[in-house]
Amino acid sequence: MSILHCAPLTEGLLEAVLVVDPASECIVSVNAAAVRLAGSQREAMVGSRIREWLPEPQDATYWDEWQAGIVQTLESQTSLRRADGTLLRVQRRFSPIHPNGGAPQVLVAMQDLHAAERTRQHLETLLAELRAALESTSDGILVCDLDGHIRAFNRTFATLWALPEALLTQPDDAAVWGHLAACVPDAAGFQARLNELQRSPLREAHDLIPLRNGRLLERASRPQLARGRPIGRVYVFRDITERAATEAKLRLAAQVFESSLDAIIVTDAARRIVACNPAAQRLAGLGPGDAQGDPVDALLQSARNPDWAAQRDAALAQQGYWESELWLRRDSGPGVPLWTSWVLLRDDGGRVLNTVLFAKDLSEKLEAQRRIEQLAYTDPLTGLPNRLMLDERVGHAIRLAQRSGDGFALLFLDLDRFKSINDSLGHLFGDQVLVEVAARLQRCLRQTDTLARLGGDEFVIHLHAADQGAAEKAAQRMIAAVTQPVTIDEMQFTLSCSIGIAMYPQDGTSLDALIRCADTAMYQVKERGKGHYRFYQPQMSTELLARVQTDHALREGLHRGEFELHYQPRVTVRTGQIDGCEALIRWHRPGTGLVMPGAFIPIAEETGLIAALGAWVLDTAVAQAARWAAEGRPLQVAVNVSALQFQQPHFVQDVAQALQRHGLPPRLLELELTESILIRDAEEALAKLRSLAALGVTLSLDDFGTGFSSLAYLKRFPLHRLKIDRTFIAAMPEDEADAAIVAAIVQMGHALAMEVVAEGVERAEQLHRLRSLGCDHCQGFWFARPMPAAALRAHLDGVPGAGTAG
Ligand SMILES: Nc1nc2c(ncn2[C@@H]2O[C@@H]3COP(=O)(O)O[C@H]4[C@@H](O)[C@H](n5cnc6c(=O)[nH]c(N)nc65)O[C@@H]4COP(=O)(O)O[C@H]3[C@H]2O)c(=O)[nH]1
Repeated sequence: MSILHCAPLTEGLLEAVLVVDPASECIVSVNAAAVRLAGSQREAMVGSRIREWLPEPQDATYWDEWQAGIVQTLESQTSLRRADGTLLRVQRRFSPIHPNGGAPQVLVAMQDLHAAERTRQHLETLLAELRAALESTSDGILVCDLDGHIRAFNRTFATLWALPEALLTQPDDAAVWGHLAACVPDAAGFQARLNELQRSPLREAHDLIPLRNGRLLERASRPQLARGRPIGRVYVFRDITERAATEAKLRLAAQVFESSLDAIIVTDAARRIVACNPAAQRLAGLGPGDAQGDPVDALLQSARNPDWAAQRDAALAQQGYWESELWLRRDSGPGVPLWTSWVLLRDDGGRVLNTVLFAKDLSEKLEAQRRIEQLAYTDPLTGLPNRLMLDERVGHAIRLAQRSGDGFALLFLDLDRFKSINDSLGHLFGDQVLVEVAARLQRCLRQTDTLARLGGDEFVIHLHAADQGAAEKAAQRMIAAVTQPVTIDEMQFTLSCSIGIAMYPQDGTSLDALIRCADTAMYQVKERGKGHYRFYQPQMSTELLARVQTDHALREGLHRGEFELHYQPRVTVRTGQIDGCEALIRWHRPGTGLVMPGAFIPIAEETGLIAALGAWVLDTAVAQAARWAAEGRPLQVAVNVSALQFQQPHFVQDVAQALQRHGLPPRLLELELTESILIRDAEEALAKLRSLAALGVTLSLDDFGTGFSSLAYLKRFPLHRLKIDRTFIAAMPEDEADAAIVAAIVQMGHALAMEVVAEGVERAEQLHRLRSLGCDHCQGFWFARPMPAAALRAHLDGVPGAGTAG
């Protein structure tokens, strides 16, 4: 083949090709690739010596040895000297060719080693970069081929799945897959899912894989494509344990925010509202997004602490937290009391992002507290302060007084005869009376004073900064107010009250001491006729103490049977015969001896014990009268009935039952009543007296002449006897005036068809005069002193010496 024939063949080759005449060592032809490789011109190359282009010794040696006929072919690396003089590393191959019939020639083929090297290096770099990228990602990556054989995985994958070290160095697909399956609680499900993905090479999938160690992995799985065709699958694993927890927390926080019963308001750093939860919207009467951007402080206020916003800001800046009671403003009404907690939120750099306000509606709590306090501090009937509140107010007054040196007054007020109102008209009526009295007393006082009800009909009044003069005036005002006629349930009546006054600090420096003193003074008023006031005087206490002790001993005595009845005979003036007797109570008080009724009946009346004591007297006297009657010595027994006893609703019944119990004919019982019984609530008294008279009991009016002695009621009531008080008899017959009164009483009694009894007859002259005045019966020491039942029996039987008892 000639050179001309050869050239078209080599021209299209990508490889650089030269043809050299070995004899001349000149280039006979070059292809375009060779011209490009040498950076020369075809003309410059053809005809030039090959040694100029391939200057290395091994090339020179080849040509030398060719001449010597030693070598034919050579392939190795060498340098090509390019036209610009630079050397280029090439892979060069010498091969002899034999053109048709001509001398042999040498075909020199060259490949640019530099370009190949560059490509290789480029690929290596690319691979290294890919590896670095693979390793630097925080995701775990696993690459598999379509059959599931593992092609590659990165270190993060190994870490996420805690692959044993051995599996990192010794590839073992089965062991890796086995390890992965062992890491999940549902190995079968895990494997099934992998198989499913493998069957669908183009499918993309996302899964969450919980691991046995508690971590949660997210798996993204994508097909690996080459020229648009799937060649495998890439699995990307990401540990989302923390993110899932954070998301769960955020979801929870959002739920809490939405459903919290407490109002939550989020503000920006400048305290402008960013978000309000539904509870906050309800509380503030806002629609969703209504107050967005408004300053949160405009919604709130505090009457007690106008600096609250500044204090909050200071506390938030220092501690990040602040709590206080505030009021939510309302367009109308008083607003809503709130308990607010504020929290400051900062970013990682410490910059303030938000504040969060948590607010609890305190309305119900405050209302409940107010009601509890009200219940604890007030008397439920009258709404007045009770003892507890009085304690606080007076305690406060004492503390003030200690500083200022001022005094004040404490008054103890007790309604007179309230117990009988309660007993006779019932508690409901009594309650109405107390409410009315409380209102009247309150009107007598200033705002700074305290009127408290201690219970029952006892009121205590603290008169703020009052001296004796002011206390006296207040007491007078209150007595005047209480004694105004009262109308309740269409019933009109009058009340009175007794007031004791104690002054701070002279009478006491504590509430207890002051109450004790005022109470003592009040008792003194009661003793001396009621309806008045009195200042405490130190000696009062001993008297009161004695009274309190007596009251206690009386109650004990009644239980222990320390009482006895003595009987004083009553004589018919005309015949001189004993026709009856009066039962008079005696008390054998341990350590004291025999106590006369004058020393304890008033106390028993004051304390109400008289009702029980009177019941005992009635029963004992009826029993005694029944015994005498049974013994064939019938003798009428007169029993003193006190007002309170008479007012007992069941009094008539008690009398009837006593008669029945002991089988005493009613005519042998006489009840001695006092005028006060008849005056008070005359209508009811009349009804009771009629019932008693209907029983057949004798009714007499005791101590006649000392009270009202009104003809009007004498006429109305079914009384059988009048007992002239012994004070009229005492001065007879010398005092003509008393004698005239006695004469008038006798005549009046007879005119009203009543018998008249004279009490306290001590002398024969008195008896004579009474006889001449026509008095029916007499009673007194002249005949006999009161004596025990047995002594009276002996006296009746004419035993000498009988009838001298006390
Ligand atoms: N100076 C003088 N006194 C005479 C004479 N004759 C009788 N007395 C006393 O006069 C009192 C008569 O009883 P009273 O007027 O009902 O006055 C009674 C009565 O109001 C009350 N009392 C006595 N026992 C009872 C009782 O069981 N129930 C009630 N509610 N009161 C009673 O105590 C008052 C005093 O009773 P006593 O001390 O027993 O005093 C008795 C009697 O001892 C006399 O000639 N001269």
